[in-house]
Amino acid sequence: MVVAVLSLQGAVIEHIQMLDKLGVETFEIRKKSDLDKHFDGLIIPGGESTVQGKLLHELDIYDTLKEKIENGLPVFGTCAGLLLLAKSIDNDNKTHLATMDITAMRNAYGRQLGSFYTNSSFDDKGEIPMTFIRAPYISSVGDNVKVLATVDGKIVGARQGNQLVTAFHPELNDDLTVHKYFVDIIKENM
Ligand SMILES: NC(=O)CC[C@H](N)C(=O)O
Repeated sequence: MVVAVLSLQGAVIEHIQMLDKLGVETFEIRKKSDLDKHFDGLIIPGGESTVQGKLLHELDIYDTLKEKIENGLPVFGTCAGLLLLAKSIDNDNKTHLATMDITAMRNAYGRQLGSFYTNSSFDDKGEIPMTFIRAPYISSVGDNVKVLATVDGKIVGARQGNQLVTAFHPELNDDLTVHKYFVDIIKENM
């Protein structure tokens, strides 16, 4: 199994380290020709969604990536990655890959403006640590989206078929639950 990490901007290395711990081979997508390599799954990291979205177009990788995801490539978006996948964003008139049937609210989670940390349950896997950094939350989901995690009544984790998103950053804690969950999605698809 090979997992690519979109490496245009943001928290890339932490995801690679998590996948290393799970014994999964990785490489970084930095330019169009990297998309020619074989990969079974893709991680879109946290960072700034507007910057990443712009770079997808500037580097001419937007169309290929969108097509791969629409054709079933397993993808895991954290934070800005969630915003890149969202079909709609309440407080931004720009969307990006727009492949997942969720509406997101940017820079909006809870009362905290900056970062915060909490524990909450993730699907049927028990409580896990969750680190939020200027995070979005999911304000609504389509019928075929499964809610995996909520914090203070807001949706912070969800899955729609091959697409997994978290508003928090599982790569910033030692807990491997969410990355394992993603690897299981890839296995289902292989
Ligand atoms: N940690 C993050 O990825 C923050 C997301 C960022 N606030 C955005 O709107 O893109």
